[in-house]
Amino acid sequence: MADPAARILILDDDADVAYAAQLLLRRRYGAVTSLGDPAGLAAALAAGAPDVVLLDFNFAPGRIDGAEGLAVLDRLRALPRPPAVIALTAYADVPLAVEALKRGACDFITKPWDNARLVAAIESALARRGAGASCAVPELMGDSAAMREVKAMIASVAPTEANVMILGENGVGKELVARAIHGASRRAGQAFLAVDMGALPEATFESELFGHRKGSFTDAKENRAGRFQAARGGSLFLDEIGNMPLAAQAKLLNVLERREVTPLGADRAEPVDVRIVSATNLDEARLFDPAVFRPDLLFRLNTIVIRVAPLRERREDIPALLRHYLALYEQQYQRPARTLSAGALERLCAWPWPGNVRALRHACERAAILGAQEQYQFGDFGLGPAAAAPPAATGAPLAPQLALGRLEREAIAAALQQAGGNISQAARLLGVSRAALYRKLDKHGI
Ligand SMILES: Nc1ncnc2c1ncn2[C@@H]1O[C@H](COP(=O)(O)OP(=O)(O)OP(=O)(O)O)[C@@H](O)[C@H]1O
Repeated sequence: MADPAARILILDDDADVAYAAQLLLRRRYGAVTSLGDPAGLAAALAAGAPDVVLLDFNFAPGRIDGAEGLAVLDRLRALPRPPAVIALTAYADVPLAVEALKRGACDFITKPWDNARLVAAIESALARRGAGASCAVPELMGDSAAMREVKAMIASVAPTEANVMILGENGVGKELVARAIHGASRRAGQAFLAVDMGALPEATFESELFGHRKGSFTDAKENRAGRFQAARGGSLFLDEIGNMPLAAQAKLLNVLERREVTPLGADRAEPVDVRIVSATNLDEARLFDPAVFRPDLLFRLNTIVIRVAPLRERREDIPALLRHYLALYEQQYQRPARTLSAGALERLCAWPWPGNVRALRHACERAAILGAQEQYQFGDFGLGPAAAAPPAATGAPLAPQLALGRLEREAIAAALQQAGGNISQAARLLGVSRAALYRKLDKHGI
């Protein structure tokens, strides 16, 4: 799905590769630039921070160790607002892809790539970035009884190999919990790979997860590793698991039961060595409905269940989260440090936060940029109008842009309701990407 606001940077010394990627991506994204040599990186970054970088790992002739690309990755990760990095590697370089994932790359693509797969990887990276998820391990904040319990569970389950299922509404911090489990586990030095199960096309599900051999289907021009191979030794985070079609659930179950994967077209299975952490925003009544989710797969995945409470049920966490994210964005946008007025703090603590911590984070970003007084006021957070009664209720005619805005908000609310709160599914119903939907949720304060 096109995203005219997205900025993509391709860093590859092979001019043909860079040209092919540009041709493909220019139609979809606002700014697509390429660089043939990391020497030009500082100037490219100064011209505009990219959202996603497609990064090759070897530049100087004859180099195959990937050290140049890893150094660029470290530089990008150290930026105040690091881009999502997708590693471009050759098939034989799976160990390099794994190293890149360990160091904070979001995903990897093997060259020559499949166009749909490349676009899907960029979409997923943009969505995660739009959602405020980071590839670095961020701190899980909150000292409420509910969060203390979550942290205690993380501490006790992390060192085990038990599969963990994390339940909670959108934006409560499920991915953060998954990363914290990985970070406190024996696998911490290995890759953490997040896969949006709701966004995997059914037709390529097996190839994406389990890999394929050259020639196993028409488009299989090269051998390719799947996510299970790339996360070997580390953790695989299966996000939006409640959104998987039943047929895909059966395939996943088979792998988890046998603890081995067979790439498409391969004659031998490979052992699976990954810790599975999964997450869903489905409520438990739906999750336990066999028409939605296979009970035998659920049983495999939910050895341990961690429930992350919505923010409105742990309001004690709100002041610390506000302080944290306001300070973060003041620094990022070089805005003066300000405190919250007592009235603003009170209203923000009483706010229902339907989008949970993600919405709070976005509201803080907006306030840090737009707040013009010595203290932050409630209005700086952009929450009021979205919650007000629809203007049409007054009977007054609407300005066209307001009417359009209201229609958009209503369409989004209806799609979310139809999708049971599932962002990927709602995005599909609306015909927009997850990244675009996240921006619209933010815009409307949903
Ligand atoms: N306890 C927390 N402390 C600090 N930041 C948090 C916390 N919980 C969530 N966040 C922030 O809120 C945003 C959303 O978090 P995350 O992606 O982990 O939520 P999620 O439950 O996985 O969302 P979704 O269901 O939509 O995928 C991220 O920017 C994350 O850093």
